[in-house]
Amino acid sequence: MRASQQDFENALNQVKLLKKDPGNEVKLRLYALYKQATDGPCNMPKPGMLDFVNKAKWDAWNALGSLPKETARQNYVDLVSSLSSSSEAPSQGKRGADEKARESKDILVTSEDGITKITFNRPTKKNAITSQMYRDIILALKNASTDNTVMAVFTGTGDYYCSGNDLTNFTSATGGIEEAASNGAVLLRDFVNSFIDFPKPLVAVVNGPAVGISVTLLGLFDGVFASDRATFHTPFSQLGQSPEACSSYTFPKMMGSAKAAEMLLFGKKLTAREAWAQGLVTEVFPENTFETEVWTRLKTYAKLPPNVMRISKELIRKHEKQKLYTVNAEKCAAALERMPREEYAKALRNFLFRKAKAKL
Ligand SMILES: CCCC/C=C\CC(=O)SCCNC(=O)CCNC(=O)[C@H](O)C(C)(C)COP(=O)(O)OP(=O)(O)OC[C@H]1O[C@@H](n2cnc3c(N)ncnc32)[C@H](O)[C@@H]1OP(=O)(O)O
Repeated sequence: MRASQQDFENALNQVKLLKKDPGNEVKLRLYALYKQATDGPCNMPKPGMLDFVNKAKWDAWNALGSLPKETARQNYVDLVSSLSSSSEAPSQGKRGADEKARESKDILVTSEDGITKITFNRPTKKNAITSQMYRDIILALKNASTDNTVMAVFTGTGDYYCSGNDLTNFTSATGGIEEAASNGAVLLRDFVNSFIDFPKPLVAVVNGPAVGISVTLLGLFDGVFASDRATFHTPFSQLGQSPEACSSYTFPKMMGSAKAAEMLLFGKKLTAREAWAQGLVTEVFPENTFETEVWTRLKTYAKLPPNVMRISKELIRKHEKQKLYTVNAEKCAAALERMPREEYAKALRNFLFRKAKAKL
């Protein structure tokens, strides 16, 4: 639901009542959203280099580009609401003031050292993503896009990074396969859009094998750090599916169409080093030093000026954003069309019954 003018005015009053100073970064974000919501895109002349305060405010406002007034109003209300709830939250044991943890069962979200860490936390199922996990991730990214953290990082618990879509997601749908396909397509579209829209640096810490959508999404990340134990597998043809998360666009752009086809059409599984050679992975680390090296690196990155990183990300990505929305919408329509088909149903049956067959 969109925030009304009344919600916006309530939020303006709430800001004055915050018990804790939210810090300069958040204040700049609030200022920028307020200006965008009331005056629209930045229309002021740029202040001089030495007018530090007004220049920072101008930069923050200008960085919102052509964000619609209603969206800015909504983001302002969401930001104030997250600040109010965090300043009212009871203290959490030993955790520092800047750290908050919002824990659900299968997706863990924590904030520490300026980093929102989002963990696939379903190790007994190799971190396969359920419908609820898709929704939890959408929410986590929405919160992280306006809170006071600098970047968001995805990783997995246990030996896998993620085994992709939970193949049982739509098997128990009560309304039949057509309805399940339609709901799934909408969820998939919103899920992928939340990655396209995420305004801060987005990093994957790939601790082990990655399958399906957890691989295709990587084309929308700004950094991918992989253990040398990680593998990257997109067995879509085997599953009677077509590639999602804009990978039909990002992968050929990244690695050329021949190598993209090898992954997306023929389902070739890449080692971490092969994925690095194709430009899908930023850097590969030995398994025994992976966690220490990567997190040390990320904590250093999280100390870089957040506004500049946000602006630079916008500059890098903005030319293709519209294209990504279009590709995503097309793919979701294709998923809707494919899901009820026999090839997909057969692949599902094979997976669901393979354990039973193995026991025979
Ligand atoms: C909103 C719609 C989005 C649609 C978009 C996404 C497309 C995709 O992501 S396609 C990719 C889907 N994923 C897969 O095809 C992987 C399927 N899993 C496997 O092939 C194997 O399980 C895997 C190679 C990951 C691991 O093999 P093993 O080491 O032999 O382990 P197990 O097979 O015994 O797995 C342990 C446990 O986890 C369950 N599991 C694993 N992956 C999934 C999954 N993707 N969906 C559902 N369940 C999964 C597996 O069934 C085992 O469960 P139990 O039998 O209860 O022990």
